[in-house]
Amino acid sequence: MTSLRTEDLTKSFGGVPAVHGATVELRDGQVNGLIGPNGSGKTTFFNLITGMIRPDSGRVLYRERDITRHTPHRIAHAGIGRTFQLCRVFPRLTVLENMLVAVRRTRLRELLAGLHDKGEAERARRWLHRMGIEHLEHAEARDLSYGQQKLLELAAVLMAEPDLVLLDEPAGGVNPALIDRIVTLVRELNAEGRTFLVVEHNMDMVMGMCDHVIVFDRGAPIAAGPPSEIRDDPRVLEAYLGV
Ligand SMILES: Nc1ncnc2c1ncn2[C@@H]1O[C@H](COP(=O)(O)OP(=O)(O)OP(=O)(O)O)[C@@H](O)[C@H]1O
Repeated sequence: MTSLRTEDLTKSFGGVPAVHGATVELRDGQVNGLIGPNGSGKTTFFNLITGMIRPDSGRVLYRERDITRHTPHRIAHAGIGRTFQLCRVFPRLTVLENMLVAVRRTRLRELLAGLHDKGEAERARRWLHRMGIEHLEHAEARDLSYGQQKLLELAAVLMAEPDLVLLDEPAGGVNPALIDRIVTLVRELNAEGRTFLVVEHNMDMVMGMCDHVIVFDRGAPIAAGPPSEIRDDPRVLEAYLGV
């Protein structure tokens, strides 16, 4: 079954196309990589899928349902979660508070009054445990290392139990040991049934982790296939090297 399909998606900024006629299909249950040179439209593509910006034309279908122009909240509710290139956590909230705010079932005032739902807190602790940061639950997010903040951001996204998870440069600014942990987590979460779309510049990570790789150049896919094919595709070398 198809998880996500974009049809002829297009978005320009000031007349300059960032995403241009992008038709992409993600199959359910795969780890998909999205690679391409700087400025090729990967983050814009994420923003279009998650409703953070609206396309000029084209459609986004999730599980065969048209979600084009839905609000980010509605799209998250439909089962699509995402992390950001520059990790987004609430710096002055604790790790556990970040997790509880993420589900939006806990209103901020109740949270700060310590009235949060015990069941949700237990679920949050289980995710923190899987990320290996459960010992930090009372620390303020700003006191975590950047890599730990990225794990917290991913854990917070998982609180909403998304079926499709978009990761924007999960390895950026993260040390090699933590990259290995993120790869292992993605593979485990995928084995449990979640589909991934991962924008990443670390080619070893992409080629080792993904089942399917999509290559963007100038706002649209120019190649797609298993890592072994993409690695040797002359169009990909050309896009990166500009030869
Ligand atoms: N809000 C915006 N306003 C104007 N131009 C934008 C905006 N967002 C993106 N762009 C432009 O759109 C193009 C695609 O940018 P985008 O960030 O999507 O690429 P990317 O592939 O994610 O790049 P990188 O790998 O460097 O993160 C770039 O030329 C960029 O300058």
